[in-house]
Amino acid sequence: MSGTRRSEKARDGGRALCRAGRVEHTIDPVYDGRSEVLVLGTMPSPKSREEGFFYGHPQNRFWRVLAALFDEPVPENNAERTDLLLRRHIALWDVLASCDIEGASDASIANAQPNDMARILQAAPVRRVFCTGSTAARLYGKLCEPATGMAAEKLPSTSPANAVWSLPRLVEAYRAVAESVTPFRPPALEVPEVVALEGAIAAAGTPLDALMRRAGRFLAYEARKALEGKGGETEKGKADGPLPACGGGVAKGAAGRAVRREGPAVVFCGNGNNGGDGWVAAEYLDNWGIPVRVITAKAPDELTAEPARGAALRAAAALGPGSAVHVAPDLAAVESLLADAPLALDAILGTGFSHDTVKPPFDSWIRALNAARERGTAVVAADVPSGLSAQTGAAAAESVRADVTVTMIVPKPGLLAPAGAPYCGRVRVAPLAYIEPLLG
Ligand SMILES: NC(=O)C1=CN([C@@H]2O[C@H](COP(=O)(O)OP(=O)(O)OC[C@H]3O[C@@H](n4cnc5c(N)ncnc54)[C@H](O)[C@@H]3O)[C@@H](O)[C@H]2O)[C@@H](O)CC1
Ligand SMILES: [K+]
Repeated sequence: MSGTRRSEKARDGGRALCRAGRVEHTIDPVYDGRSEVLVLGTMPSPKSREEGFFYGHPQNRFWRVLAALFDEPVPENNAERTDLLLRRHIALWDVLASCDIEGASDASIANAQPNDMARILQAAPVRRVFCTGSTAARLYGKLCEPATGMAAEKLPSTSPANAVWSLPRLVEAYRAVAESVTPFRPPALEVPEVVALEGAIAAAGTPLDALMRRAGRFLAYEARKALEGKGGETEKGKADGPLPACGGGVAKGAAGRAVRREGPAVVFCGNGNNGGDGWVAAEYLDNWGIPVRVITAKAPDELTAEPARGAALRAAAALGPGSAVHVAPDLAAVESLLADAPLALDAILGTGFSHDTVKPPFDSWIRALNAARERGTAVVAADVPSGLSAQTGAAAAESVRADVTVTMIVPKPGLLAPAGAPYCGRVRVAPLAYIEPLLG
């Protein structure tokens, strides 16, 4: 019995493997007119067929590898996986249309019929073809290459059965995929254009609450990097997963400054949807083993902005015993929470900030946050540092000074303006949705 078959049996908890049966490929390929590489597996495993999508086994590392390659959080559902592929100009399919196979055992494949690659190659400017494992490469060479005239490059399998390949090694091996696609550089858009774009994204199938979930997850992802002292570089070989809670000691923070590592992270949430990003980020950080203290002016059930209210209610219910929510704390309490914080998230005000002064209590929160940063707390801002006009870059008297600004979907002009840029630190655009087809 092959290693693949043994491990499949182990994953199935010792249940007997099904006998070889005819399997038809039923999952549509992912591609469009911007796809520049084609990545091919052999045939979806029983788990993938059950999930209705490629690499559906939770232990398969394909999605973790892809996310690490592009330095972004791991997608959590099939819509996000499709979105990642299209955003990154990657087409995904399998070599076979049908075959006889036992379970997920490549070694048992017989009577293989190939998929018609012309379907993708005639529609997309594919430059390179990659196969995710030796069986796919062998079958592609035999059954597809004569028709396509394109040789495929063999990549190691991301299957858990291929345990000899660690995640960092897999990421390095797959780097050729990332290097073969043209990065999309989103244009800076005016704030009203961003609002219109969010509407277009919703109309294209990603509702605002799903978009906020992605925004908060990306914010947490960059915040965790800042905590780990990786803020200034592209993360290699790192995938989402629990981290130990903040321990003692000192590390380099996002701006290369010394950051104290003891104490929970503090997440400041305003009353609008920028605050919603903060609530989602708090939930993710807590889930990843980083305890948080959420500071909010209003309890979740007092919020009225949607989807922020739903996000806050969900996050407050999900936080573990190591984390806590502080509703309308006085300034002394805010300062005390910040005293030992290695990390603070600014989700007070975003594109909805209006007027040129920040109203209480947010003005005093911003003063406390900036003072903490001077003492070594790494500050990560959601969308735009609070107090800064995302549109013009004009800064209110109380404006957050961030080490990293995670701006959602596209850059906004205020972050790039000479007046605004010094407040932002490193700007990371969170590519929350596939927007190329939506831009005029
Ligand atoms: N609409 C969506 O689904 C998404 C929105 N996103 C986030 O939502 C943000 C925009 O949300 P909103 O339009 O709700 O606006 P904000 O949350 O940026 O600001 C509105 C809130 O700030 C208060 N406010 C405005 N001016 C103030 C001032 N001068 N002093 C004190 N408080 C003031 C308002 O009373 C309101 O509570 C973006 O910046 C982004 O972070 C992202 O999650 C992506 C998805
Ligand atoms: K903010």
